[in-house]
Amino acid sequence: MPLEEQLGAGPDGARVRSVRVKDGIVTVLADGSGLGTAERNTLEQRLRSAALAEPGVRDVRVALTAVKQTGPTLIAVGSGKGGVGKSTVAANLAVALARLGKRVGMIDADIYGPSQPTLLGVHARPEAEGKQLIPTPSPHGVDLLSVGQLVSAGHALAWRGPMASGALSQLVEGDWKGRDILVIDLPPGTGDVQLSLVQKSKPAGAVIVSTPQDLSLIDATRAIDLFRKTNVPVLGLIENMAGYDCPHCGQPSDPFGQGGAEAAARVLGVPFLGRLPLSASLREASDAGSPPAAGDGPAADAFRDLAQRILAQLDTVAA
Ligand SMILES: Nc1ncnc2c1ncn2[C@@H]1O[C@H](COP(=O)(O)OP(=O)(O)OP(=O)(O)O)[C@@H](O)[C@H]1O
Repeated sequence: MPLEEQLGAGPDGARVRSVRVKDGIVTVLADGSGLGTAERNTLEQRLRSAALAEPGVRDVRVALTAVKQTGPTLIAVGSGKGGVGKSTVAANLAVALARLGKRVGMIDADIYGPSQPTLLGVHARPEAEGKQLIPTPSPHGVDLLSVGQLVSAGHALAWRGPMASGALSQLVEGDWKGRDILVIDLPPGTGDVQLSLVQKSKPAGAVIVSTPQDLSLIDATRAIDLFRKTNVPVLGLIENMAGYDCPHCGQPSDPFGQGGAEAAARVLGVPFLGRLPLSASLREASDAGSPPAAGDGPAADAFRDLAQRILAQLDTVAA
């Protein structure tokens, strides 16, 4: 296997930008953005050892860029399991980021249940220029490319390996120029599809959505591991469906427990970004294609606060 592919498939693959070999001297250019000095040294040493292990290699030069990639900043939204509200949170965060003045795109890579066309109220198929897809504008200021736009409505996407990867690459490689931020709604879980998508799209950071109960948090831990393995900084954990105010008696209750995600975030060493209550109005508005983040009220405020915290975390990891 050529050295470039070998390093690309290794644990630091997501950071490798180019590999040149000349007269036994290997020059590796890797993305060092978001890493502290110790992490940069470790990355450099790992790349050096991996290249030196190859027969015929006499010397290795590793250059780490700290410069931000040109083009939009990618934020992956993931969850360890399905149904925790990842897509709903991703759609509302994208809208909240747009309201903060960012030019935002949404890549709906959830091949198991692409719901962004519904959540963002986009029903048109994307245009294309040659082979490049043109994102479709939504009424809420967020442009969209979704796997759901590539297949007819209601079709179960039983895609595997290369087919899924091919479709997902098309979304990531769409015409996103001029956008500041792309939110990627990942498929739930931590399998190969998620891994290769993260490696390919190289997000600047990841947000994990979890519900408060233990089982969901165990899965969220796996999602955090996936991002750590691929050198993607975890921007934080959002606890969704946290508490519930009874519409009849007004009493608050916590059907899934309370404070679990915040405690788990502390133990796992990732920022806790905030919690969103279980809310019938949030579900109804989101599912009807009117993300509450686009309106006024407590839900819009909550998503604006989350979006601001995410931007602050992005600044921290990029520093
Ligand atoms: N805070 C909330 N309160 C009430 N309902 C919610 C909340 N968050 C999400 N939901 C609802 O839960 C359902 C599942 O949400 P969503 O599709 O966003 O989950 P998901 O984690 O993306 O699932 P999957 O990845 O399996 O598609 C939706 O009907 C959504 O409206």
